[in-house]
Amino acid sequence: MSRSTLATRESRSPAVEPPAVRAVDQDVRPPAARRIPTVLTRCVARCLHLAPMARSTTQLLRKRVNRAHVTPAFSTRAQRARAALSMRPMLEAVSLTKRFGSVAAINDASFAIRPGAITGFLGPNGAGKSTMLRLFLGLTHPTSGAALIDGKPLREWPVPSRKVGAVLDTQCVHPSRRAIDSVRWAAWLAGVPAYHAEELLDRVGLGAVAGQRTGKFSVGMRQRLALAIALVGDPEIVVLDEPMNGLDPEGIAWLKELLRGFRDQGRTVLISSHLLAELEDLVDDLVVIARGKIIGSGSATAFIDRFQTQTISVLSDKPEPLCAAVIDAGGEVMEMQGQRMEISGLTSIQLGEIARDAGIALLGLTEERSLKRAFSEATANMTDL
Ligand SMILES: Nc1ncnc2c1ncn2[C@@H]1O[C@H](COP(=O)(O)OP(=O)(O)OP(=O)(O)O)[C@@H](O)[C@H]1O
Repeated sequence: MSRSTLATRESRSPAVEPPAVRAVDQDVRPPAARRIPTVLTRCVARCLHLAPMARSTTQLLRKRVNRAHVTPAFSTRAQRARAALSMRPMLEAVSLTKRFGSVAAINDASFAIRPGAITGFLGPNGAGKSTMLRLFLGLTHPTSGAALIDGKPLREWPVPSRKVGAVLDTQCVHPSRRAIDSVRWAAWLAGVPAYHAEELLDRVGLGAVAGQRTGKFSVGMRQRLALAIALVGDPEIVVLDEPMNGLDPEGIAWLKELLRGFRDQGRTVLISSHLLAELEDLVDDLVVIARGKIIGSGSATAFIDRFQTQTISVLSDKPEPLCAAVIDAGGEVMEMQGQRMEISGLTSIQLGEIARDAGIALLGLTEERSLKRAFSEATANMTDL
């Protein structure tokens, strides 16, 4: 929907704007001192992914400032509890298609993401992940179908930043602004109070550099700052595109703990990442996409069970006789390197019995089960699905 369409719709439809807000809007005017250069407004608006929601930068600024003054206290906890009770999907794609010319970036995708869970969004390069996230955030329009946030498009929620906080792009802050000002300005544009800006920077580990200009921030620091900005509205849903990029192992561990904390608070997290090993102990559910088509969604455990061929890694000082015994028993030797073999088609108990009967000692045995392996299987075989 274009910016002007949205503005027209809001003015036609009183239900979109809470009555209390409209009533006070007439009396409360933003202070003149709050006039901010247009370039800065655009920069932070881009970061908050608000661009399609305002007719012009000036209007966006005026509207957000008015809301910042009058938005009533928002009971996100109660809303989250209600959403969890009803188990209505927090994000839902309904027969969603997005075409760029002849390319179907998203091809008739349907899935639902439950509230209060961490969902990993996986796919090979060019699969359509960023396009899907942009569709949910209203940054691009579907060719057909719908991308719904808690039952309706994000633009139809009165204060979108209360509903969703997103990090799609870490290059979104003006390099000459201080970190603290970037967060305050983002809060102001989002129409929410800015008094907790320092607390947000503390929360993402940037409290000590709150007064520094962001131009010289490292990639990891930018990730953290973008996350602080995404959280200004205390959102029910957090959407993150490759948030682990640029973070060191300690930073990744910190981020995972933060996201687990969000889940404990009842928030919904959607995270796309190529670091599958890092996602494995984090996500509850998965949505897997390849070439614009959804090839699996639901519980991460069920996904791994469905796509991974069970393999056993075994170490033996007599690999050749063991290999022959495994094949005789109907198993398959996938790989052999020195004393180590990878075997499929047998359980570890069967393998132990075969080795015992052949008089071969097993020096080590591990059942391999990983998200990475299941993902490779699923995307490699996608033409068969
Ligand atoms: N604005 C656009 N114009 C034309 N084609 C586009 C546009 N945006 C995306 N595409 C195409 O849509 C497909 C999906 O792209 P998208 O960026 O969503 O994939 P992705 O899964 O996020 O990839 P990556 O993991 O590499 O970031 C690609 O073929 C891409 O070239």
